Amino acid sequence: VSRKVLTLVLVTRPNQVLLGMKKRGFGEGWWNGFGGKVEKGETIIEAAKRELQEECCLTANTLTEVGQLDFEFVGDPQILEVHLFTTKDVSGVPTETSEMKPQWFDIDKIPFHKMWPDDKLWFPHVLKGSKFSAFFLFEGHHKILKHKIDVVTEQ
Ligand SMILES: CN1CCN(c2cc(NC3CC3)nc(N)n2)CC1
Repeated sequence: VSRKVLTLVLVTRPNQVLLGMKKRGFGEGWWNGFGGKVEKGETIIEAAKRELQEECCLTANTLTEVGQLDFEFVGDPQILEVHLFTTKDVSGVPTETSEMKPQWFDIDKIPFHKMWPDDKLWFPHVLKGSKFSAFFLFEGHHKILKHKIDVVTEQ
């Protein structure tokens, strides 16, 4: 069983969160935060900042690690280890790229029906400012067979 380390950044402003419509690749056609792979020689934080810049042209001036999401897929030995960050402190204007089309969403209008199925399970913890670690066992890309969310500290 191997692990692939990935990043996911949620940019927030009062009562809203910035999501991107993934235009190609893994998760294409769904809204998500911004992120990607951690390259050799970069830290997870550096990778998160780089991906935010590459995917929507925003510079994160600070990032807060709020959780870790581990994903296992039936029949696949590779676990996705997603490090989740939030930031309220960015520079620049969200801009569409080849990867993502960014859009602000009101917190009470997050399009969960067009997001990865796990998001509706852990998003509330992010919005409450909790820190958590979560595990999801997927069958394909739509069915969650099992999941566990441990809240680490109530911030
Ligand atoms: C670079 N990435 C890829 C993985 N990713 C995921 C994954 C995910 N569920 C997993 C079943 C796939 N759910 C969200 N919201 N994001 C973050 C960005």
